[in-house]
Amino acid sequence: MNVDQLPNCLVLASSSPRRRELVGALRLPIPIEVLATDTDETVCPELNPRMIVAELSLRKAVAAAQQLSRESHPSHGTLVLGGDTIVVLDGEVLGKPLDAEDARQTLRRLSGRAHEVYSGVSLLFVPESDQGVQEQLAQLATPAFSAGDGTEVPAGLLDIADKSARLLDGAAINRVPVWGAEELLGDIGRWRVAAAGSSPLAATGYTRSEVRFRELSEEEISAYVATGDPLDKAGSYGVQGLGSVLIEKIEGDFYSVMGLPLALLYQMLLPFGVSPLRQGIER
Ligand SMILES: Cc1cn([C@H]2C[C@H](O)[C@@H](COP(=O)(O)OP(=O)(O)OP(=O)(O)O)O2)c(=O)[nH]c1=O
Repeated sequence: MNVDQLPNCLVLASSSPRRRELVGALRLPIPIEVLATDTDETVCPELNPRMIVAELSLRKAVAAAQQLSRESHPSHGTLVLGGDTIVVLDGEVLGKPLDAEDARQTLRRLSGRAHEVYSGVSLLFVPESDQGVQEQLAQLATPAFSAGDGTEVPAGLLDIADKSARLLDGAAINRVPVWGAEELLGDIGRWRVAAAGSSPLAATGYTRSEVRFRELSEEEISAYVATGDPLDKAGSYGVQGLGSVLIEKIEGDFYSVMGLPLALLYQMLLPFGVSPLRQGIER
């Protein structure tokens, strides 16, 4: 895919200090700014975990892109990044704990078992001359993803899922940016890119990891919750720092569990012309 314009800046649409730290670790050749939005994180209960994190990461990025343009921030030529992380146990989505007792209960459930962590990531490009991009962003449906467990969904069915994600008449569908085929990166994750003309407008993807906890004692659970560490984290623990002592094994991307799938993000940045492994950016 050709890139007509290259981003001058990356705006991280997140209040998470972990995401700020992780995106900084990539040492991108463009400056990073942070813009947290107050995005509604309620989702339709029928959504599966991969669609939840795709939807919420895209929602956060779209909200930040819209806020930038409302505030007449010099947003043009900006790449906006959104992320979302959930923990899933026996098919149940475990978000952040409500309070210390909720965190203790969650940790008791995670003790001695494996659970899944899904992290979604979305990128949006706001070019120099807006050219209806805000309107296109508002119409961007969350792309569908196949399961990633060997039961692949044929590409045609993904298209139908994309289109049925929003109720539009035929004419409107033609103006909506269309998501391309799934890019499959094995355990790194999978993602799709939507184009506006010849340039990429958006990319959304997710990574699934598996984390196994060792058996935790009641005393350890209480002491860990008393540190306050679990209270702002999905699944009531942080894989980084003190939380590492709870964990027996991780299969997948450590950074994805921490909140941002860096190996996937690296691949998703390339179509936008941004690479931390190249000197500068190609202009
Ligand atoms: C499982 C796990 C989650 N987390 C964190 C990552 C996320 O910050 C948080 C999940 O909540 P999110 O809703 O993904 O993110 P957030 O509310 O912290 O930030 P924002 O929406 O503004 O981007 O849990 C860890 O830090 N370590 C872990 O091991």
